Parts: sequence; structure tokens; C-alpha cells
Amino acid sequence: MAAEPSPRSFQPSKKKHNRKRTRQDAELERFDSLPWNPALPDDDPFSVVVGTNELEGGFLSLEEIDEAAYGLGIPQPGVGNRKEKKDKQSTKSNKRKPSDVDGDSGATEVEKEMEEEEEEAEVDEASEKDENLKTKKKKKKKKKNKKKKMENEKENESHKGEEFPAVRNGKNDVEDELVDEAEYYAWNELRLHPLLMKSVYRLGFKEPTPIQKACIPAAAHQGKDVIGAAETGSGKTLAFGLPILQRLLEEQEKTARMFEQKGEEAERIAPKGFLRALIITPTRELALQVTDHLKAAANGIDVRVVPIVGGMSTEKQERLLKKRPEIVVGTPGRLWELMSGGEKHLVELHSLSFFVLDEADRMIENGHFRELQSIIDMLPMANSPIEVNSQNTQNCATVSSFQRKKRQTFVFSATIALSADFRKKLKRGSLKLKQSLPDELNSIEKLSERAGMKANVAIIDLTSASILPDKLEDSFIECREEEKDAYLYYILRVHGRGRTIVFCTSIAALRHISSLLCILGINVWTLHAQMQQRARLKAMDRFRGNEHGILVATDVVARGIDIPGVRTVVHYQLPHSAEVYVHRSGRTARASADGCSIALVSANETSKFASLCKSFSKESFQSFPLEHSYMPEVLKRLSLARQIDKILRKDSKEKAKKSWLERSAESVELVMDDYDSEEEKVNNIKQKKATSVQLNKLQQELNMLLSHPLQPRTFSHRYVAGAGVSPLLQHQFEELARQNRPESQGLGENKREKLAVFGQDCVEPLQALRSAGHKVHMDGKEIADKRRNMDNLRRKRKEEKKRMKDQRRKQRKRQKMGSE
Ligand SMILES: Nc1ncnc2c1ncn2[C@@H]1O[C@H](COP(=O)(O)OP(=O)(O)OP(=O)(O)O)[C@@H](O)[C@H]1O
Repeated sequence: MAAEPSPRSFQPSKKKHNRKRTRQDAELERFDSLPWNPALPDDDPFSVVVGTNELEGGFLSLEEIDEAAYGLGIPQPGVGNRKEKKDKQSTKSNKRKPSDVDGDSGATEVEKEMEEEEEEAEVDEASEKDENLKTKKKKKKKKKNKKKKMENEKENESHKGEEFPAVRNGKNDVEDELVDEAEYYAWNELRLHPLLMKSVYRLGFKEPTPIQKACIPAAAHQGKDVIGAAETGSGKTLAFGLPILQRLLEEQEKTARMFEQKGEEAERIAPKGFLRALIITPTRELALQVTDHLKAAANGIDVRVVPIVGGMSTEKQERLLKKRPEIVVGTPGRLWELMSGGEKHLVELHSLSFFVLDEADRMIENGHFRELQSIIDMLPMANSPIEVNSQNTQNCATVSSFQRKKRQTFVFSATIALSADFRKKLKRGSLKLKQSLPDELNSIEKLSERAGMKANVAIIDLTSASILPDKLEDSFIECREEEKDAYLYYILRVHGRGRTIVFCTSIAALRHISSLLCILGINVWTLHAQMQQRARLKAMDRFRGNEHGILVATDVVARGIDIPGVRTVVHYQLPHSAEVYVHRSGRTARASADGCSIALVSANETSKFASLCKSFSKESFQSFPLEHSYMPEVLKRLSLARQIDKILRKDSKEKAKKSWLERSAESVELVMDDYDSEEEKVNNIKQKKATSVQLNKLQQELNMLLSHPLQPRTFSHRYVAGAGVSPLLQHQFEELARQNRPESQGLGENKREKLAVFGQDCVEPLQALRSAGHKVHMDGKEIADKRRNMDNLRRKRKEEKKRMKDQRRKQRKRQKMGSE
């Protein structure tokens, strides 16, 4: 493996690089020879040590960088300087899955950890059955570890002599790929460190997103705190991630320079190995994803990023922390568990330079995050007396006191602006940080202030009036509650293209639809908070791995989760708030891609939906186009599936009840008597047999239906023609005709085309919406009026009926009296 070049000041041992000299080497040497060794101004507020001139450092002011020297001068588009690269494909895959960048196998560190855990779990299971197998597996694992260790030692050997190898594990993909720097010229104005520019090339991000453009100068070059709001999928992770990496890189270089000048003494002045950035996210999956994303951006840089989340082995996470990573990304619960237990790396916070709250508005909801409050209280505050709990007391006190002043706080979310009058304050830039705080952190202002946010915070709100991404098509289907299953099945079968996430509010609903869909032969993965972490990660991985995969999930994946190729989001149940709707829908239409969201709205959810629409200042939503001729077939299948589901549920309930009884009896050492009479036993057996026969029959019937493609009732197996064909069918026909055009079979252009076989052909929901959806005015007042009118009408009819009835009764009575 070729070592990546490091900046000149690190003087890597060149002897070790005994591979062939290529054109890229010349290019990389150019990088090495760049004078990235800035003498910084005396008033630089971010030098590592205050009061000494020993360590100059901090941020480069924009004028200090000689663009030409870094090859960062804004080139004319198209006049790029081309570098050779071997494997273009890898850029694409990197872009798809940041974790791939990091390791050779594509698995993230966390996933590897999980695999290890899994291996251990397997070993445990095996031990019960076969002791030999256990020993074998252990030996295998030992061998694997030994091999790994040897490889690491080899690599370390090749890095000997590099005192501060800023570029470690030099998996230099960039040098092997074809980069047209001109294509990336939009990044130049952000003046990122050359190593970060390389990461950007590697990731294939041609230009910074608007939130990155706005945040990087403020956060990385002006050292400001930032409150950032931008639509879902707009690249907020790197908007705070790149400034963190930029500053850590700059400081590493200053330390290295100081080493050159001061030798060992430098270590005393600028101690290494402390936590520099703490990033907190509301969910485990998001923490793991942010870790992967930052690792991808930090690839080739000597910065370690470690996730600390619940549901995984605490011991293993403590081991990871022993390696003293610079960046920790975690969820509040596990972080606080370790911090309150005195975990050294997490409590020595005097060198903390960044505190980040991702999805900040989620953190303050319903007082969920008491732990967050406790974590924030652990942070050294600018005005509080210095508390030093480090061994290196004297030096850390110096660093610590300054670190507090310069710690930057970043608060990000797509929906900050939705909350109360926060948007107005953001727009006016008049967010006032209050001094006195009550106990609860129930507003972003309080949270930010408590975290030590400075008054000159940069407030960047790039959300549009609707908050929703521009390329998201929102639509809905109005239906009865019991029709939701049928419409969901219809969407997945007729439109199932690309990845789809189906959101449920309750776990019961999630279980209900996943079991129905499974019976109907649709493979889905499920994810909810009550699942074991290992199963959650597996579900996520498998969903990621299937380009037409379907994930049925609760709101645990609503926020932040970034899976490319999610084309459709279905709201099986409406969310409780507009924020959650934005985040759920934001799993599609990410990073300038398009996508669509379909809400299944039952009668009692209409006004809730109308008020949702109102929150987005959107008056019209699209009605999702339905091809009703599919419905009879859909309902037939669904009816069979429901019957099967009912039998299976009853059976599993009985089994669960029986095993519970047996377990309870066993626990109190009772022998269960069989009280059933002979007759009852025979009846039970008969009943079971009958159920099994019925189940088989239903299953066969369903299988028969499922073996044919789902087709509309009016469908002709032979000809594609006729008036009255709906846009959806028309689209499907055209697509199919195109697929079946027998160019390869040598048939002439003029030959009449007959389609003898009709396969299931899907039209993406988005295409269907664009070609046939129609806008529906969603005026909450109008809907409420309509409903009121309907209620009045119903009441009047009822009264009229009653009046008529009374009249008839009186008439009958009179007649009766008259006849008497
Ligand atoms: N400059 C860029 N150019 C192209 N793609 C980018 C760029 N920066 C980030 N991305 C990609 O955009 C996607 C979304 O990024 P990210 O997850 O950071 O969005 P987000 O704004 O945090 O979304 P959410 O609000 O849902 O959490 C990711 O796949 C990321 O790799």
C-alpha cells in the first residue's frame, strides 16, 4: 500500500516508497512542497496556547493563502489539469456509501465491531452444543487477530521516522483516479486544506452545497458558532464536519512545526490525545452514519472518529475510547452512561474545541434528553472557574482556560425553523441568548446558551418557506382506515421502483403490515426501537444493499438517515407533527435528487393532514393517481392474505400462551396435568387438522393469484390499444412496447406489433404523479367547513327521519282511536 504524501514539514521517510514513480507522484510532490506552514498573525484567537509565542497557529485569514501555490486558483471550467486515476468506479461507490472509503472490505469500524460481537455470540451458542467447535472458532479468531496485528506492525514500520504522520494509512484513492480539478473549482473559495480537497475529490462532490458554502467560512475561518438550518439531504453533516477537520489539521501542522523547533518540550505545551470534538445525535443509526461520513472525509488524515451509542457492548466502546480519538459521535444515553461512570477520555474535556448538536430540535422534545442536559453541564464554561482534572495540570490549565473561550458550538437541523417563532428570530438574526436558565432545556435558545454558544453566533437559515426539499413531490391518497393495506400493496406492486420506506407511527401497525406483505410475497425489512441493535443494523444494511428494497419503519429512522436511491416514502400513518413529516419525507429527494412522498390519509386524519399542509405554507398537495382497475385483484389477494394472517396469529398466540404456562409451571416446580378429556383431545386434534387444511387451501389459492402478474381487470392479454386507457396504463403500455420492440429479432419497422405476453411492469410513483397527479387545494378552513356542513346535513336528515317517524306513529294512533 502506498503511503500518502504528507506536508513538507512532516518529512516522511522517502526510503519506504520504493514503488515506481508515476505522474501522480509528481502531482503529490507538488502538494507536499506547498508552503502549508503559515505564520499566523499575533492576534489569532485560536492559537493552541495563550500567552506564549511558542505555538503559533489558528486559522489562515483569506489573504494569507496563495491560491496559485495550492493549485486552488479558480480555474476556467474545462481547462482542468488532469490527473491519472485507475478506478473511476470507486469514486462512484464512495459517493454511494461513505463507509466504503474507509476500509478495504467496505465495512465500517462499527460494523466490524458488530461482526466481531456476532462471531462471539455465535461462539457462545455453539458452546452449548459443541465445546470443540468453540475452541476451533476461538483459534480461528486468534489467528485472524494475529494476522491483523502483523499487518498493522508492517504498516507502522513503513511509517517509522514520521514523527507526526499527518497522512496515515495512506489509502490514496485520489492519486489513482482521474480528477479534473476544474470541475471542483467551486470549492476553492472555501479554502480548505489540501488534504480535505483531496477528500472532496475522492468523494466526487463537485461543488459545496449552499449550507456548506455558508457555514464553512464562518465556522472554519472566522471561528464562529453556528446555528444552521437547511432542507433535509442538503449536506449539513459536512457543513459542520469539514470545519472541524480543517481546524484539527491546522493544529496538527502547528504542533509539528513546533516539534521541529522545540523537540520534546513541545509535547508538554501542546498535549495530544484529548477529545477535540463531541457530536451528539438523537439516534444510534444517525450517530453511526455521521461517524462513517466523517471518516470518509478524514480518510488519509490522522484524525480518529469513534461512535459511542447504546445497544452495543460498553466494554468495546471503552476500548475504542482508550485509543483517544479526537472526534466522538454519540447518542446522549450511552455518552452520559460512560461520562457519569468517569470514562477518562470523555470527562477530560478541557481541550474540547467543538460541541455539535445534530438534529437539535429533536433533543429538546418532551424533555427526552435529560442526559443531554447533564452532558452539557459537564462542559467547561467560559466564565466558570477553572477546574482541572488532568494529570498534566499546569499545561492543561493553560490550554484548558483558552479552549473554553474558543470552543465552537454548532447546532443543526432541517426543522429548527419550524418551531414557534424561532423562524422569525432566525430571519431577523435576533436570536437572544438568555442569561438565566430554568432547569429544563426546552428551547433551542436555552440549549445553545447552556452549551456555551457565543453571542456573535452565525445564524444560517437556508430553508424555504415550505421547509420541504424543492424536488420532493408531496401527494396523498384519501381512503378509509381499512383500505390502507390495499393501497399500500397497490403502491408497492404497481409502482415499486427504487427504494421505498414505509413509515408507521406505532410498532403494532408496523408488525401488521410487515406480516401481511410477507404473506403477499413482498420482501420487506423492518426497523423499530424495540429491536436489538444488531438486528437494526442488519435491517439497515440489507435495505441499503437492495436497490428496490422496502423498509417498514417507525420514526426511529425518520431523522438524518441517508440512503441513496430512496425514491418513495409512504406515510402509512400520519406523523404526530409537521417536523416529523418533514424528516420522514426527507429520506427521499436528497442531495438534489428527486423523490416523492405519499400520505395515506384516512377520514379521521383529514384535518390533521390539512393542518400539516398549512405548516408548510403549501396550499395544494397532489392527489396520487390511482388506477382503480387494479383494485379488484388487489382486494382479492388481500382478503386471502388477511385470512391467512388471522390463522397464523391465532396459532402463534396459542403457542405463546402454552409455552408461558409451561414455563411458569416449571419455575415453581409444578407438574402440569393434562385436564383435557379424551373427547376434548379428539376435538382439538380435529380442529387443528381443519385449520391446517383451511390454511393450505388459502395458501394455494393465494399462490395461484401471486403466480400471475397483478393486472387491471380491463386488461387484454393480446392487444395494447383502445380509448379510455388511463395515463398510468398508457405509460406501462408504452414502456412495455419499447421493451418488446423486437429489434434484435430482426422484425421490420412496419410489422404490426402484438404483445402476446404481458409482464408486471412498474411505473415509478414519481413518474405516475408527474404524468397524472392533480393538485388538490388543501385549505384547512375549507375542509373544516365541508365537514361541518356534512355534519349539519346528517343531523338534519336524522331529525327529519325522527319527525316523520313520530308523525307516522301519531297518525297510526289517531287511526286506531278513530276505529275504536
Ligand atoms: N457537496 C456535496 N455534493 C454532493 N453531495 C453531497 C455534498 N455534501 C454532502 N453530500 C451528500 O449528500 C447526502 C446528504 O448529506 P447529509 O446526510 O449531510 O444531509 P443532511 O442535510 O444532514 O440531511 P438530514 O437533514 O436529513 O439529516 C449525503 O449522501 C452526502 O454524502
